[in-house]
Amino acid sequence: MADNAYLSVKGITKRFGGIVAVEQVSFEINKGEVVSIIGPNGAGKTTVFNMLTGVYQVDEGTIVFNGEEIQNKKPKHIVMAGMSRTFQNIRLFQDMRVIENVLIGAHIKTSYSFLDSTFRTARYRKEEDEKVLQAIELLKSVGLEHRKDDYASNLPYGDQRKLEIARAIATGAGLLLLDEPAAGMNPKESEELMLFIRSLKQKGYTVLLIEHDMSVVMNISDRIYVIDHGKPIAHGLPVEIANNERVIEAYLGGVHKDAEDN
Ligand SMILES: Nc1ncnc2c1ncn2[C@@H]1O[C@H](COP(=O)(O)OP(=O)(O)OP(=O)(O)O)[C@@H](O)[C@H]1O
Repeated sequence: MADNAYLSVKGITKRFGGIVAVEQVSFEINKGEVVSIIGPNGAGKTTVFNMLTGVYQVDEGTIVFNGEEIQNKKPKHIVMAGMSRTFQNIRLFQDMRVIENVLIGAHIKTSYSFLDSTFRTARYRKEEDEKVLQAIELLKSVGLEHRKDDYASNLPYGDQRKLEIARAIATGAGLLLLDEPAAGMNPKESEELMLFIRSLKQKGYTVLLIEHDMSVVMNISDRIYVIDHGKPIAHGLPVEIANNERVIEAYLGGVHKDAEDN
């Protein structure tokens, strides 16, 4: 693939003591693509996300995002560079209002100073007013404007996932990393989520997805990377991955083992 990929990951490796959680994983994403990373439980998917977002240091390898090497940079630096994420277990501020959750994402990029905010200067008030208007627009685009003053905890599960994505978008990110967004969703919510991710792509966002729900993965991914026991085992179009023997074996192997364990 082209050298000018939006995100280019080469040979990243992460060890935890004796465990090699991720070993020599490489992948690329072009602007506007929806790319998925799949693999059985414990394959190393979340560890890859944690390395991309600066939560974990990489032991080996490079991560180039938008032309900049970002491996081992601080999470805030990476968000400012345009990459933002959601979490496997929803991490909203549950006792804050919907709009406040979005504003938290937006506040990573403020140009006013500490003194501006302390004395609530005109500059501070202008920027805050603009952020509120942008947050309302964003909530409108994800279909949550009517719930902007509700507490996050009162939203149905699927809407909480959307709110998490809205908060990620509010940071100004162009690349959204979604960690199991369909987890815990009913079929109707998963269907809505697929439409929503497609709409993000249409708006020009690039999406990297970790997901166990294969109908979601197969329906919305442009390309799929598969890892197993921390190592890359396959890469291709959804139809190629669905028919790849190594992939089927990796998943069925897990099922057989689970069956034996029970
Ligand atoms: N902080 C950590 N300390 C020690 N081991 C870890 C840590 N984080 C992950 N691991 C180990 O690394 C391996 C990969 O875990 P990871 O959570 O990345 O897998 P995953 O593919 O995201 O799994 P799942 O689909 O179940 O969420 C596992 O063996 C896990 O126990």
